[in-house]
Amino acid sequence: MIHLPTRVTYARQASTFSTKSARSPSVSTPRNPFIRMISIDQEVSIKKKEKESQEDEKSEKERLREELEKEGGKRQGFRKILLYARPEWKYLILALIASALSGFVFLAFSLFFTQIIEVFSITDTNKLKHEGHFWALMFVAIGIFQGTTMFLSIFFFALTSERMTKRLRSNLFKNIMRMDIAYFDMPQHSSGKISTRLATDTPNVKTAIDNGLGGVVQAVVSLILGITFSFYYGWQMAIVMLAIFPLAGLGQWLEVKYFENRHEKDKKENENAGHLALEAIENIRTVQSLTFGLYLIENGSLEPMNVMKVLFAMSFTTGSIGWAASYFPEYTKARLAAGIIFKMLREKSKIDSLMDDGQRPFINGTIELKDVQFAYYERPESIILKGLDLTIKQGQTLAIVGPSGCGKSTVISLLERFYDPFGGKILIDGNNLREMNVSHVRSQIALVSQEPILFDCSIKENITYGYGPTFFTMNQIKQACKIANIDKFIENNLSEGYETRVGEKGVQLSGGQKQRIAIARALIRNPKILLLDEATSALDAESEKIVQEALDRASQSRTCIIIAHRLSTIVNADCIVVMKNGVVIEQGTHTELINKRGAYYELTKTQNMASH
Ligand SMILES: Nc1ncnc2c1ncn2[C@@H]1O[C@H](COP(=O)(O)OP(=O)(O)OP(=O)(O)O)[C@@H](O)[C@H]1O
Repeated sequence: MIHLPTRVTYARQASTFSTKSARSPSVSTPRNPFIRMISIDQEVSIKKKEKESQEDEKSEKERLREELEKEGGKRQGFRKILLYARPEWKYLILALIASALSGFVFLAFSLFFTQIIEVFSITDTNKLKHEGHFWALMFVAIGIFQGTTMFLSIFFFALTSERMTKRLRSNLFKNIMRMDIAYFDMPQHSSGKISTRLATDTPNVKTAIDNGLGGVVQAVVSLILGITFSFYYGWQMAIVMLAIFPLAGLGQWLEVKYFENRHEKDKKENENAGHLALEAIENIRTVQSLTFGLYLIENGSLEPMNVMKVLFAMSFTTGSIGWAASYFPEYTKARLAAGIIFKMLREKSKIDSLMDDGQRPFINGTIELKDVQFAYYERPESIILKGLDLTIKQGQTLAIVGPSGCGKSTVISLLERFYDPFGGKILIDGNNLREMNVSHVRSQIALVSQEPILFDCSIKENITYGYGPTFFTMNQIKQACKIANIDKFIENNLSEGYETRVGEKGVQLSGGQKQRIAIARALIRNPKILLLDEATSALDAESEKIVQEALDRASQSRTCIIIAHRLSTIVNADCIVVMKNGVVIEQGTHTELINKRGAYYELTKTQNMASH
């Protein structure tokens, strides 16, 4: 039996991201006149698997199509992907050369095969032996040649595509990291979707320039050589073989349909008859070519050996088209994935924390909001802040209260510059926040929110997060923990002290402990402005008391904005602001507002604390 190892065989073994649609080589049914190497049962199961993988591929393409539309991108062509792979061109060229060289193998194989047949007609035993050895060695040589070219082509394609994927993934990640929060509010940029972009879609792009492309180059070279060779040795037969080439395609299509519609039960009964009929259609090209070849030999137009040469050359070289075809479904996916990813790479952040632009004045901490109007990009019709005016003097504590959904946390988001208002302005020490350097402002503001975000690393690393392990001294870390009321717990209860890992999202700590570590993280930065958004509302009464003490200490000597539902925690604030429907409806100290008998007084009544 003759089985010429194919590109797909090697590629399957070498590639981690192998193409699902590629014909499985070990069980492939080569379209050549010699053999059917597998049983009908195997064939049925292959067809089923192929169908399943085609369906997977279809739904994957549908997903990519939908997401491309949502992202507002256009599918990208081969040229664009190639241009992106410019730094890898030298490897790509080497890969293409190796693939083109491997395209010579099919023609050489068919030639050697004809020669072997000729050798068997030699009657002189010594000559037969000598020639036989020679051609056997030639087969070894062709095997070595094919192995080498295949290895080089797969190696360089892997190098090209993996390097490009790495670059693409890292550039995409960097760009995503620069984006403003509004970008992440969009449903197409949810964390799940972004993970898919990074994990699945970047490798999808590389399929345009990976080993599958080598298969196409190999097939094209092989086909050109086969056709040229065939026309040279027997143009009449070459024309006939090319003309009936579509019949082979028809045979394959019929075969797929036949197996698709067959039921398990009647499979065995029909096996032989159906199989025979399909074989006849499939091999009709060979049957007809041979008939025509005989006719050409009979009328003296062609030597018998030339008939064989053309027959084998055309059979082997045209067979490579099937293997190359598996590239195209992958290429379609690559174009769609590149459309999404290139669009995401072009996206510019409206508020870029990595930009060097903007003023960097010394910040004292006086904050003014003047007629601030704001709506979230995802819900432009619902205006959250409708001309908000607020003033907080340097070092003062301001508390914001009001019904749920009135826009309290939105004020904090605007101060952090997660979003920009569409009307009015925010001033820090008289400087417009929009004109200031984003990272400079953020370095002077610390936020402690209801659900502290801790990372799966040590307590020390969580506290110094973003600054590197040596930026703060151990004394500074301990001091921050002392103010945050967590130093004793760390030193007395944890055997590894500040090096203790906190687990994913800090699961190994209680809510109050996590919150106090978050406070220590905020304090070590010595911010001029401290924002507390419901920092104690998730805690039980005992923890709340401890955390509240920590927060009271933390808010000293800096501007502090507190959002709290439990009004007992803000009675000592320098100023209390009551918000409703996006505007300030009342403001003053606790005593002033109680005496006013207005909205604040009503709120305190509901919490049984009007007498404070
Ligand atoms: N990212 C967002 N995209 C769209 N709408 C949002 C977004 N965040 C908040 N909102 C909406 O904006 C309004 C104000 O939200 P905000 O969180 O500022 O209210 P809040 O006063 O802090 O409420 P609570 O006291 O319940 O925390 C709400 O109606 C909310 O649904």
